[in-house]
Amino acid sequence: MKNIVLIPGDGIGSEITNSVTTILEEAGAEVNWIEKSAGLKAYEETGNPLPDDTVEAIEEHRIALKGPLTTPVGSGFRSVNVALRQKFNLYSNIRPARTLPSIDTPFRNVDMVLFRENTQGLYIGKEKWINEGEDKRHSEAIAVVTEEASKKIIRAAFDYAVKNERKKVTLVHKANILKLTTGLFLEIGQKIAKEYPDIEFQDLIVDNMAMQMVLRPQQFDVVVTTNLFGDILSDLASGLVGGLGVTGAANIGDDAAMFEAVHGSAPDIVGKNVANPMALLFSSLMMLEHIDQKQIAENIRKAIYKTLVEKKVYCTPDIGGEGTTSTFTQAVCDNI
Ligand SMILES: NC(=O)C1=CN([C@@H]2O[C@H](COP(=O)(O)OP(=O)(O)OC[C@H]3O[C@@H](n4cnc5c(N)ncnc54)[C@H](O)[C@@H]3O)[C@@H](O)[C@H]2O)C=CC1
Ligand SMILES: O=C(O)CCC(=O)C(=O)O
Ligand SMILES: [Mg+2]
Repeated sequence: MKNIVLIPGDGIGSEITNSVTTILEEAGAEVNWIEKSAGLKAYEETGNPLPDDTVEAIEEHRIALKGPLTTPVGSGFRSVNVALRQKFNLYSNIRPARTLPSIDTPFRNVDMVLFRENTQGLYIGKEKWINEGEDKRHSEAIAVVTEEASKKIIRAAFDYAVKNERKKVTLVHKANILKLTTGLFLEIGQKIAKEYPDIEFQDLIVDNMAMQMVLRPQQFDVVVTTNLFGDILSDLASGLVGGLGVTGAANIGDDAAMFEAVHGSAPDIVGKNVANPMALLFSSLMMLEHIDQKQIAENIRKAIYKTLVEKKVYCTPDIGGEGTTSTFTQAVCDNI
């Protein structure tokens, strides 16, 4: 049995984590859940959005499966997602987007894996007021890019490409404008690419990348980019293959890992039994692969694909079904 810290999280979090733990149990996954709290609900209950015993549990067990955590817009506490990624130096946020059977989208044969630098960039939210006077307010934000963190994520992307027989790595930047920060990221990418002569290397400026992704997404294989660009492009990539209800993700560091979906707490659909658990389920399959329970992951993947064939009956409305979170969960269990 592998101990895994389970953080159900906010919004649709408990609905989708219940679904995922039910399916993993049905499939015979050898996991022992250690449930902990974090996010808005934890803040409302304890005054702390990241309680000490949650951090201690991850420190001890090193692997977590996490539902989405709400971060208030504007004032309020800072993102617990970002805090956890930084705290455990989970520098690779790996977000695959693959065309799925039976899900109708304008795009076929999409199969890209986006590597998002997960600890730096503009995303760290380092902001300050320069002037707070009425009608004169002036705020500034700092983007951090270091050689060390850039090397780690770019190498992770190339190593993944080699290990998974991928052919190309595309590095996305804005080095024409942000010459020092994303310029450094690009320069390191160009250097590291020379160590991998069998992998084709390409760099693209982020605005062009966004356009290319909706024009011809099939051209992308492995993609590596800085934190904020990766955040935006991974939602875009999800949209190409059926939406946020179907894309999983892994946050991986050298000695800890946290698995979550690309999506957030989906406040517009909470409590309606229509949240699609497939995204977190795919994240949990990445987790099972990470802890060497590959056969169980494969069995669940086959059961998901089988369920998708009867999508209309069993799946949730976001992908064109007339089912619910519960009917999907039951159908996947029946198909295992
Ligand atoms: N890793 C995390 O924990 C993340 C947390 N967030 C947080 O989530 C909160 C809400 O953010 P939003 O911008 O509304 O993004 P969101 O990802 O929660 O929702 C965007 C849209 O996608 C739909 N959607 C998302 N997941 C779905 C699912 N599993 N099944 C069906 N439909 C789904 C929602 O109903 C909504 O219409 C914010 O506080 C944000 O900070 C956002 C993204 C990631
Ligand atoms: O931390 C948050 O609330 C947002 C996170 C997010 O959008 C993401 O990880 O993709
Ligand atoms: Mg995001």
